[in-house]
Amino acid sequence: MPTDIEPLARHPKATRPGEKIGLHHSMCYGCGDEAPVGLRITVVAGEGVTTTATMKVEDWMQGGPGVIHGGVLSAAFDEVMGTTPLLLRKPVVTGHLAIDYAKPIPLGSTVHFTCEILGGVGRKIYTRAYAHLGDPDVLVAGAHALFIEIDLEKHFAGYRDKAVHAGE
Ligand SMILES: CCCCCCCC(=O)SCCNC(=O)CCNC(=O)[C@H](O)C(C)(C)COP(=O)(O)OP(=O)(O)OC[C@H]1O[C@@H](n2cnc3c(N)ncnc32)[C@H](O)[C@@H]1OP(=O)(O)O
Repeated sequence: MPTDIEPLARHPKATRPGEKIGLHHSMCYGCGDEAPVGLRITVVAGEGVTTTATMKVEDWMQGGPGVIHGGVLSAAFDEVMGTTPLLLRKPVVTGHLAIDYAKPIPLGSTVHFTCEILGGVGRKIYTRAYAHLGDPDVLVAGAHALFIEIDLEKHFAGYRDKAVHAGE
């Protein structure tokens, strides 16, 4: 992370603390409520530029016997951290994502995520997140990620004809 990052302020019209931040879109693998397969994560705005989220670890998320697959956990962090810049009213995509896996996460557990925006430079937004299973003093994983602000229309312009819609 560069040393010259600036603090980033919550947008005055951002989702208020305690309220759910809206879906990226209904068929999103991370948050979509109509996606045939997905994490269905709901991210809740916190104070300042922070968020929280929870995810129940379902049987289909299994990697090693009895525990979550590392890629599923990575996707969950990506979703939570990628939603948090919406508090700035900035659409972003992931540029870089790094996960520290501290403890196995059993099937059936509920993962609690907390995320904060550390700051930014230009279009770059740096975030950090942690995960625990109910005791905030016992972390099971952590993550850092860099998100890049995009122009939504331009970024997805060449792909919209491939988009999958609910009911197809
Ligand atoms: C709202 C959408 C839903 C969000 C869902 C949850 C998040 C996701 O999973 S998004 C999906 C995964 N991510 C992607 O598909 C992104 C694919 N990558 C891209 O499209 C492009 O590389 C993109 C847009 C990130 C950057 O490209 P571009 O707009 O040309 O900008 P570019 O000039 O290369 O980079 C901007 C800055 O970021 C830096 N940067 C870009 N990638 C990285 C990286 N991996 N590591 C470090 N720095 C990086 C560049 O060095 C540059 O820095 P500076 O301004 O200091 O020169």
